[in-house]
Amino acid sequence: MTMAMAPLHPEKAPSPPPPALSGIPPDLPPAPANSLPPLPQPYVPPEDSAVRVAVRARPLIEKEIVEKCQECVSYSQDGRQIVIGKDRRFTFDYVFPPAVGQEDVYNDCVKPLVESCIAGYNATVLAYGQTGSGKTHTMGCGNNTSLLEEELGILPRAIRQLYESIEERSNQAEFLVKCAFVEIYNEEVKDLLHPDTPSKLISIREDANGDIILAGVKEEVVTNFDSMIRFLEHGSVFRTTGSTLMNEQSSRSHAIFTMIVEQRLIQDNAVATDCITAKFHLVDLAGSERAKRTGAVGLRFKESVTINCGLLALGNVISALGDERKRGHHVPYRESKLTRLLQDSLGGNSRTCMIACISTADTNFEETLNTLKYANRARNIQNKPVINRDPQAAQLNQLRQEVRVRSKIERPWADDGHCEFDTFILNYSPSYRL
Ligand SMILES: Nc1ncnc2c1ncn2[C@@H]1O[C@H](COP(=O)(O)OP(=O)(O)OP(=O)(O)O)[C@@H](O)[C@H]1O
Repeated sequence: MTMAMAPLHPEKAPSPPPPALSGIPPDLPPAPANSLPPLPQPYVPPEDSAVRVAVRARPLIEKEIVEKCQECVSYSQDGRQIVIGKDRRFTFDYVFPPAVGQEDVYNDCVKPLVESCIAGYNATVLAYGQTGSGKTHTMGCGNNTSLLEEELGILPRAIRQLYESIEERSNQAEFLVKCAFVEIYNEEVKDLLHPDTPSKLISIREDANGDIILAGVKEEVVTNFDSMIRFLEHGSVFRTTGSTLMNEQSSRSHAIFTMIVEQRLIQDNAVATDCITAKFHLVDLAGSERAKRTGAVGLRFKESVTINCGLLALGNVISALGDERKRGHHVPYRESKLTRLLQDSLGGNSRTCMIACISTADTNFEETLNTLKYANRARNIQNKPVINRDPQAAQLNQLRQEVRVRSKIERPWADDGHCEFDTFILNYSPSYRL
């Protein structure tokens, strides 16, 4: 595939000075250089935690033009409002009319998320919408090889930006990038990069930090843009698709491509021991659909039922999180595999953007109205993104420092026999919380 790489910035930002350790008397040995590395740059303020919601309208497709469909939506000048029918008005963070291209959608919705992923925050982009509304086109998780630069969707652009940022920061941190690609099909998780892995060996769990992990899915270490694109293309081949009346190549599963970015900061030519890890989920949901319109029968009908169940469960989670009257109530993440997997992305530790894809054809009026209502509820969700610094590694580092400090003290025992070691820990434990 030929994709022109944007020029890298030659000048590299100087590393910020390490924060001062407070409370350490001057006669004690200095802290090891790598014990408290600076915050990664660019630093993104944590208060920016609301789920962002964008609406993207696709142009009428050939079939709709042949059927003489009319457009049933209009847009406000400020790029934030969309009106369906005569007067149903919705406001979103971004509204992209059909003429807006892939690059502009990417720059507004995803570019800041890749930057914050490099800074250590989890991120999620989620494409939602009726079948045939442009989710796969927007996400770019189909076949990218034959596409022109301007046709490239979010995934190849995000991978490119990720590696450009890593290149720019190569003197500030050591990076390890991995990827995983799964689909949820008929309520089973499949490893698209290792399709021989039986689904029953894959389970969704919470780790000790409360983060959602996919046990049994093998992550691949990826060293450059081309390799990651190859993994994306390879996994896409195994994704379940099928033809329906609404879309010749309809995605019958929810697909989640995840980039995992681990970094150890470099300070005074040494690599820090504590690790910052961020996960970026790029999600292409299966389309909401009415079996009557898609002509789904047999296997397609069964798929249709589980797709709609997953999306309904997602809607219930969005509703529980977004509706002020329901705040503090139980959030039904366990209703489906999809919602369980997206637990961090909605209401949890992630910066998240949902892109609601719509058709503007009047024949899709009902579906488009439903998509706008669904997306509108997601606007009220507040997430809790934090920089993911490995607390165990940091704690170990801190303890090592304390042991070093203690070994320098000749008489740690007070006259009354009381051990002052606890006092040292209190005095010499700078907070690692960010
Ligand atoms: N913004 C757009 N500009 C031009 N063509 C588009 C756009 N969005 C979608 N299309 C075209 O519309 C068709 C359906 O798009 P796509 O397959 O991405 O829909 P989908 O929402 O992923 O559907 P499904 O849920 O059935 O998988 C494709 O032929 C695609 O190329």
